[in-house]
Amino acid sequence: MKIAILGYGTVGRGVAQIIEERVPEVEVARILELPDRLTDPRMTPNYQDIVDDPAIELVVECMGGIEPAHTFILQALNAGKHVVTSNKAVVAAHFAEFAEAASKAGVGLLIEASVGGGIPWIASIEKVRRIEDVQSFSGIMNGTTNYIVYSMLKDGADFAEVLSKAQELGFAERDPTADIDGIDVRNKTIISASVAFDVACTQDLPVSGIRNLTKYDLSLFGSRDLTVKLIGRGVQADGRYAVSVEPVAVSTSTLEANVPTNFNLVTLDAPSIGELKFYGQGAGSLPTGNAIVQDILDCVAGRRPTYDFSRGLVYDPAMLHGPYVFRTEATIPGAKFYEPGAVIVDDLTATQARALLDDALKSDPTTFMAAVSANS
Ligand SMILES: NC(=O)C1=CN([C@@H]2O[C@H](COP(=O)(O)OP(=O)(O)OC[C@H]3O[C@@H](n4cnc5c(N)ncnc54)[C@H](O)[C@@H]3O)[C@@H](O)[C@H]2O)C=CC1
Ligand SMILES: N[C@@H](CC=O)C(=O)O
Repeated sequence: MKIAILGYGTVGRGVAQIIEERVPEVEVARILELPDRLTDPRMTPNYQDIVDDPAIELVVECMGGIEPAHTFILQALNAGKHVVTSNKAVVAAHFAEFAEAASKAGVGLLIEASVGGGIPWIASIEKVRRIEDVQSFSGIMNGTTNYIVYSMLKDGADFAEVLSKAQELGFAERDPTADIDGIDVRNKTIISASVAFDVACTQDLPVSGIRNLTKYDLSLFGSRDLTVKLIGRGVQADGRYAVSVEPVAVSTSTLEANVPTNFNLVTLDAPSIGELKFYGQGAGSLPTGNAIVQDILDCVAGRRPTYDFSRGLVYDPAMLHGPYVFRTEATIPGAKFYEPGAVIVDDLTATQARALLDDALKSDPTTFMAAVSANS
């Protein structure tokens, strides 16, 4: 099969390398790049060279961002080309539109690499869904922030220093605020919930990140045998669902607490299979390239995942609640002493906690907030 790659950055190069070294049945015929980055005879800055070429059956989108990725994906689907993408921002924003276009054109839309890097997470959710509902999912879905927390704990490194290392290693987004403010996990949570629960997941979920995490915060939680991980989660029951993204203080004895470097750990729960955990590299050139090449091979073998978002689950933020710790100089209503400089509120929904954080940030812009895991 002849394919084209849109965007020859960290992920695009990983895809090309794996195909060249290991997958002779696929040929990277064209590569779309910006006009000042044309370094290979297959490269073009003009998308029409790709979308109008009938020999190209599949387009891999790994440029990132919303536009022109959104337009290019739709044009490819409407032209009868399969699309494989790692771009969670565009999938989270336009999933239903892409799924409808793919289904109308009778082509594949494959999004494995958009969540969990190299981990076969989306395919596993789809497999579970053949038999039963997914009741909940949660996990570490961002390699950059996991790498930051891991390095701060292990090497005593500073936040800014490790973030730039994560950028060098190709884990971070072009704009790494998407990683540290939880936007990347938000997009992955929306995609996971859409596939797991068959809903057009709300775009209006509570999202907090680890921008204000300090070594003091880690030592504060460490004194209680807890560590902090950025967690995306979703739950559904009785016709309702809820989703959130936030730092969570988890017991140091959990698997989540011990996930190193850029690795991710995502968990789902379903009635007959129970808890399933998936662990692997959640970011980086070759792990993400691997997930894309797996999607390409599935597509060559005829796999055309279908997505149905018509299930009328009601979004109910009250389904996700628990204790929250705030390290702040601001006054938090209803809070009790937790540790020096930090207070705890016994029961808040994720939405209420995010609203309290917003208020606290007005008087103390350094405020850090974390949910305390029920298993702690
Ligand atoms: N880096 C990683 O570990 C992972 C990245 N992703 C996602 O994959 C996508 C790509 O990520 P990276 O490879 O890290 O980004 P990158 O910034 O390294 O590469 C993007 C490439 O696309 C090119 N590009 C951007 N806009 C273009 C346009 N309009 N026309 C032609 N070329 C254009 C850029 O010049 C660049 O070479 C993003 O959506 C990202 O969120 C997903 C999983 C892991
Ligand atoms: N920036 C992302 C890349 C993969 O999705 C991450 O760090 O996980």
